[in-house]
Amino acid sequence: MDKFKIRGGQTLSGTVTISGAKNAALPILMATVLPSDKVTLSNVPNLHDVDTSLELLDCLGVTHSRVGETAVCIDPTTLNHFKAPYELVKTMRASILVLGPLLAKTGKAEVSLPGGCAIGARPVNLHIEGLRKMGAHIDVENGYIKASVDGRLKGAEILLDTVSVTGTENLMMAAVLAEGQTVIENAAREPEIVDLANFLNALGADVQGAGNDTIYINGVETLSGGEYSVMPDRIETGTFLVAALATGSSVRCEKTDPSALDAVIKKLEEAGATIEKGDDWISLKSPKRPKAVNIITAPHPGFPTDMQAQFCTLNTIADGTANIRETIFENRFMHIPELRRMGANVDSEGNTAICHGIDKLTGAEVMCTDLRASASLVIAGLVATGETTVERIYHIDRGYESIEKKLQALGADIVRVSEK
Ligand SMILES: CC(=O)N[C@H]1[C@@H](OP(=O)(O)OP(=O)(O)OC[C@H]2O[C@@H](n3ccc(=O)[nH]c3=O)[C@H](O)[C@@H]2O)O[C@H](CO)[C@@H](O)[C@@H]1O
Ligand SMILES: C=C(OP(=O)(O)O)C(=O)O
Repeated sequence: MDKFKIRGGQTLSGTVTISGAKNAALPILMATVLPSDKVTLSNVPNLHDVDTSLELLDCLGVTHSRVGETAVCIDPTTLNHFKAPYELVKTMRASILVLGPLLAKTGKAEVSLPGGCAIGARPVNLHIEGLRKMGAHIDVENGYIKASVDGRLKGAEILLDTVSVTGTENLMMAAVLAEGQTVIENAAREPEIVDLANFLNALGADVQGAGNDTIYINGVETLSGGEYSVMPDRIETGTFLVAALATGSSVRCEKTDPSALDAVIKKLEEAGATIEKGDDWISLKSPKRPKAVNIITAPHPGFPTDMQAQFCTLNTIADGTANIRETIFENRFMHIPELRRMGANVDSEGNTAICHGIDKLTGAEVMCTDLRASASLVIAGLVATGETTVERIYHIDRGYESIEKKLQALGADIVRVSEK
């Protein structure tokens, strides 16, 4: 298992190029099941979750070839299987995103139930209920969601009880090939949903209103092939900006989209950062010491839960005391016990953490439990005195492309140690 060794205390400087967004690339990859011809995707991040998605498509008979560093050409014309096995789904929850497209395209899908994960139970009842409203017969047996439909799925009015990102995406993908109009109310409004809608529309789908809480999808009979470039990763961008602020540095992120980061930028400014931005870049200059900031996570356009752990680390070394309230997932404070091992003064009860800023964290051996907890521990290692070893970094490889190389280029002292 690989680990990172970080010698903290370096300031960062320079420019980092942001990769394509994991949370846009994964649904878009699953959506490539839908068209009747080849699709070429560019700005696809080099991530373990992307490899898993391509492996899953392979299992379904959907072949691909890599084109250069970041593009992939996918051929769905050879689709001949309909089962997403447990072995793949257990390593990547987003595999559930194949359910809607596969059912819409072939009339049949068997997808392993993803089960819970470190950050919460994460049920998929809304995905199943929505597909049932569209005429799917669904049984959950032997750990699998077994879905079928006679003929085509039928357009339906679906009101989601809870705002769900992958729930909205799954239903949107199923609806593009359904008969008639589907209306998804209380839809998630994340930028990645807009990116998926733009991709589907580029292939000839008719999706209107993505980015608002009601999405209208007028079903079409077939989708064509095409080309599409995945949006930049707003969470990777935010993570580098927090790393810069926590280490008292100045950093510029390029090939990104600041307009997807309003809530995060607001909190960075509240913490004392000076932000400048253009269409596809954003830069941050640090104050002498950041101020601790209160955070309440919420669905977009609120503050993203995927940035909560990184701000928690920032607060541990900031001036003052601040509260963090996690409202999306019931168990997303797994980084806190690890941060405490580095000297952080954080109390937590239920979904609230109270961070009392201290002058310095101290290096320690810490362990990753999930993707964004891992990012928060890497940031903690960068600001701590002495050496920090971050173990189980396979979590971070799911969602950050070459994070250690990007940090090294900014001047961080971080190395990957590979152990068998
Ligand atoms: C691949 C991907 O895009 N992952 C993102 C996606 O996860 P994901 O789509 O899994 O998260 P959801 O938006 O679905 O979850 C939001 C809340 O709804 C609940 N819920 C969800 C579905 C359902 O059928 N029933 C139900 O109760 C969940 O348990 C959670 O409490 O959005 C999350 C919230 O922004 C992000 O943290 C993840 O990075
Ligand atoms: C929770 C996340 O991802 P996933 O939904 O793929 O587990 C994340 O990106 O922070």
